[in-house]
Amino acid sequence: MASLNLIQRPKGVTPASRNAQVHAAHLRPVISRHAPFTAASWTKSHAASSHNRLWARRAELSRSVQACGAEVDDGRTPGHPYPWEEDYDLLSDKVKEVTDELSKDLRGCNIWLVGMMGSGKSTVGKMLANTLKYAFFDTDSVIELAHDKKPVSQIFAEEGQDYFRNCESQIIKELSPYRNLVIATGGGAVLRPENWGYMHIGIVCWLNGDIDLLARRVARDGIEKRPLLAADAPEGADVQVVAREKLGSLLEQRRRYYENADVVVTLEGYGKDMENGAPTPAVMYRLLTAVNEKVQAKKREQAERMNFRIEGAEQLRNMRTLESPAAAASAAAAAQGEGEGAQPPSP
Ligand SMILES: Nc1ncnc2c1ncn2[C@@H]1O[C@H](COP(=O)(O)OP(=O)(O)OP(=O)(O)O)[C@@H](O)[C@H]1O
Ligand SMILES: O=C(O)C1=C[C@@H](O)[C@@H](O)[C@H](O)C1
Repeated sequence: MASLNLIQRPKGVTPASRNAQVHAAHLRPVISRHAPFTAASWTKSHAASSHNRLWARRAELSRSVQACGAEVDDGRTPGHPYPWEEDYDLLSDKVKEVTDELSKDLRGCNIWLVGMMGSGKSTVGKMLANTLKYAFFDTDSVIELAHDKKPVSQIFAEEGQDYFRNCESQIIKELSPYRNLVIATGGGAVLRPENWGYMHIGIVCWLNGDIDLLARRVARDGIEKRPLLAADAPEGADVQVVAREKLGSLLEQRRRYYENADVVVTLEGYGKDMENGAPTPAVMYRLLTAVNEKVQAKKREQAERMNFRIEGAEQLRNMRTLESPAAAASAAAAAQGEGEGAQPPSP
């Protein structure tokens, strides 16, 4: 598979030869200029949202209830392991905090999102890229753009799965030398070992969701866009049931590959989010935190490696002293003194 020439190459990155089937002429830059979310816009939009107004009203009410000495029900889910996710102001503060720390140490390292269909790689990826001020790529969309916007399902039908996987691998290879990218991969990108070689140059994050949750999401979107789910679906069958079954068997084959990821993020939702999974900002926060932990651990490990003592350093220093011109002169003078009838050293 030849080069897709996705984006303008920086100096030093050599283009591969072209492919007759995938002409560079069909391609165009796909760095996301369209920014549906940024950390700032998200914070602002949510500060003004009815959700936040509701929280402000609740806080006000609970203060007045407390003032009367009554018990307060703050409306939060008991036992929620991430209680701040239910408060958008608090969550956006936490996102900012972790992003500030991570951005200092991430140094442009790429973030690769892997996971099953419907796990939200594209949705979370866009928000993450804007928060980190990274560019966003979705390998499925790049392949579609490379084929005059032909949908993935049509490429599968006309060219076959192998051809699609070759395009996917080519894109992964071509993107890996760049920096400051969030890349949402196709659900099957984990299957090829050579893809891991490129993805592991960056940090690979698995968005790990329950099969029922994924099936609900892809059924809502319609499975016809996803050829591996739509293939051989019995007519009139319940789409969600079909999706659940197929996703289940794909996950069984793929789990061991997804487990190679550097970071695993659960999509589990609590309380009101039980049905749809954790909201996108919450998933992004979980992901930022997990990546930050990884990056900080690496930094500590590197600092420890630098903090070593050379055994015998003292002797090395003495040797250097003896070899210095002054030490050599005084050693020579002493030797000469010895030769001129100096006293023999005491035993
Ligand atoms: N946190 C979320 N809460 C609710 N719905 C979500 C969330 N994240 C994604 N979705 C919805 O789930 C569906 C699948 O999301 P998305 O396309 O981002 O997944 P994907 O992993 O990129 O899938 P694929 O690999 O099939 O392209 C979309 O309809 C999207 O709106
Ligand atoms: O899980 C998969 O194998 C796929 C997922 C989609 O993102 C597309 O890449 C394609 O439909 C194949």
